[in-house]
Amino acid sequence: MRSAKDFFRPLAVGAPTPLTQVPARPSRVIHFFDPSNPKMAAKVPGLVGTVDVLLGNLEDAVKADRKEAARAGLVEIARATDFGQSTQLWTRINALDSPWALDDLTTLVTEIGDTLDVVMVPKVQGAEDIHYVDRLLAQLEAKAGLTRPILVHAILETARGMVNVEEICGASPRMQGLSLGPADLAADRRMKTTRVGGGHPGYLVRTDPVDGDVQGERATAQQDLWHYTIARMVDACAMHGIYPYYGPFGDIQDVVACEDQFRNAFLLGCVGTWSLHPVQIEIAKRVFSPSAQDVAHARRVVAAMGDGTGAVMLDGRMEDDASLKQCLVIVELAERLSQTDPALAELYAATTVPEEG
Ligand SMILES: CC(=O)SCCNC(=O)CCNC(=O)[C@H](O)C(C)(C)COP(=O)(O)OP(=O)(O)OC[C@H]1O[C@@H](n2cnc3c(N)ncnc32)[C@H](O)[C@@H]1OP(=O)(O)O
Ligand SMILES: CC(=O)C(=O)O
Ligand SMILES: [Mg+2]
Repeated sequence: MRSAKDFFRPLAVGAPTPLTQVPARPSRVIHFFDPSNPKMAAKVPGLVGTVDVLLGNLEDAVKADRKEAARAGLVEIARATDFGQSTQLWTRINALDSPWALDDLTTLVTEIGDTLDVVMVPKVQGAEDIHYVDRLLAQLEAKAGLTRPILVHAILETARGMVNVEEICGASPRMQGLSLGPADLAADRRMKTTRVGGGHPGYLVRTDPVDGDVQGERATAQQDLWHYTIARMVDACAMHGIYPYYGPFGDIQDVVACEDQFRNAFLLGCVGTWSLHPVQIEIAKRVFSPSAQDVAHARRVVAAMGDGTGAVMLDGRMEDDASLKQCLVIVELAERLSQTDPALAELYAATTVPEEG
């Protein structure tokens, strides 16, 4: 572990100074595309401004014989595209033990490092993986003459990564956030599922038998396979001042269950999720933006709480310092999203609390 005094020093001579706070830029939807797929690549310019993050994926879902093409395609797209103010460019590099990760980082940072906001690192096992990427990025940033540091996002998709989640979050000032990697995590944990994210009908609880009749009608309710993992991720991220994300939902056709999973994650504290297909973009943006009703309520509580201390009654409910803090989370998120999303700005403006008197 680095000493507290050294933590925010660059790890290479000439590298930019690390940030002391992760920028709170909207990232409700991280839209994945394969830069080696001409059809998807052609859609990138049209997606700018409609998603918070465009992510050029180089890892899983890109065929082994297309890895170099994907990397080169991303360089080309980054150079040719104006991402504007409201869309960031991220990448997911190949795993650190793969034959491609070193060239991914070297090429991307030196060729398009000034355009790249965040590097997503898959299959992170512990702080040692982040330390490796941290130092290498610093060396490459210095070589490329970059003036702002590239941030790092880890995917939690191994049991060891989960166990080490707190130290991963705190391993570097570059750490921007974590995403759940339910597919690889399920495999690594030897879970008996065959899906990319989402629930499972077999994972349920059943009401007790009535009068001991175990064969009788008994209601069941499907449970969330990912509750523990996401809650743990959220706590680790909050503790270290970085951002948690849901991750992929692989059943593209099941937009209803997709929305449910996204909403659970939003309510538990996640700031965003991935979209794998254009149909998931609108779902993610809607779910990870607070509703106009919640914003209106939060603003009423803020107004009613005056200096923020004490207790008041509002619509039959007690509000105090702690509920005020929750409301401030909603109000601040609404204000931040309004800065880059004109439709939301208009929606939330209509909920402004009129001044008393
Ligand atoms: C577990 C993990 O690691 S998850 C992360 C890795 N996986 C990914 O990144 C997957 C990304 N998504 C995809 O590869 C694709 O969306 C697939 C394979 C799931 C489905 O692709 P298709 O069968 O082509 O879907 P579909 O026919 O509905 O596509 C409709 C159009 O949207 C395009 N499209 C599909 N996905 C995307 C995307 N992510 N970005 C941009 N355009 C897309 C298609 O090219 C197609 O274009 P066209 O109308 O010009 O023909
Ligand atoms: C997100 C990812 O990579 C996984 O679920 O395995
Ligand atoms: Mg994976």
